[in-house]
Amino acid sequence: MSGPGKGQGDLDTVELRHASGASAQIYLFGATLTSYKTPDGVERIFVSPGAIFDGKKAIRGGVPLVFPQFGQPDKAMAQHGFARSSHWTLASVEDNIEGSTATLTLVDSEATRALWNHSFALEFVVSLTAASLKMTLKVTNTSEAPFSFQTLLHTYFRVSDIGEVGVRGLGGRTYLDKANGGKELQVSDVALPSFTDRVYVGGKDLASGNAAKDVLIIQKGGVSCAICNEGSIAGVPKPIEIVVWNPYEEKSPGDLPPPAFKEFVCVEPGLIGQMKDDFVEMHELPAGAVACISQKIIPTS
Ligand SMILES: O=P(O)(O)OC[C@H]1O[C@@H](O)[C@H](O)[C@@H](O)[C@@H]1O
Repeated sequence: MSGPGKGQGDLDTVELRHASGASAQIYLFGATLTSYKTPDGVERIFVSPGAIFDGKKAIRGGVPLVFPQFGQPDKAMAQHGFARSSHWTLASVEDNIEGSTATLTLVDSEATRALWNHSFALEFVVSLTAASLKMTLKVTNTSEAPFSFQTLLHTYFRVSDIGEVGVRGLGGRTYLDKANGGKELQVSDVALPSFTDRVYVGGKDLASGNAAKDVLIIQKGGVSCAICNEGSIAGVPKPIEIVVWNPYEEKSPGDLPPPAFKEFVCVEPGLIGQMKDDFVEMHELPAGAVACISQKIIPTS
């Protein structure tokens, strides 16, 4: 049976346990999903051995939720915003024949308004079945005026060796290369032989015209996982951005001691914004409207 639990640092979690043997764990701190095991018991998500579970610092690994900014366009706010380091509420957890589902929520508070002066309601829904795990983050603008925002699911996929990983499905898409600066066109699979930090642009206004949203992770020559990504704003499907990141040793942060970087690749779907020449114009969410991003993980081997 699924239900509340306790994780490292005595932090509250919700544990999803499906009849098939599949399981997942989500910390209420940051609504960070830290484990997804398929029925064969194989862990599909990476958490750093140096991750800090103090309820203050965002957990290094799992699926941190990026909101309301990606990176740090607003220097007064923490990188990737405050959702990943806020204490969320467990709204519901249920098991039924199809799957097990947990819903976590976060609304604005004095603390969030001091950083970002808007009213919002976030809902993070995780659904586990025998064959897949789906995460959906809904952002509702509960204020009376529109706001600009960015959001991503910063998923750390566990892999056996980053040097042998390929990401397929991004061919033909333009990317902003944060590691080297500049704009490039992806010609085939993404290989990650060194520090990689790329934002694959979702809009069709750039060179590629390709806004495909599904990608595959390739390991040892075969597909190990299919990832379906979707995004919408006010009910209208949007081309989503996909960030591909691995810091290697040179950019590994303190809570990711080398050689742990070898064991993951981040594939992060999000609504980052529309590209206007060389800068990003954030999406706007009208008052009362809802934006959604989702990622469905379907391990295949
Ligand atoms: O160290 P953080 O704040 O978790 O960020 C990790 C990485 O997150 C990625 O999404 C960014 O593209 C990188 O630039 C960043 O380094």
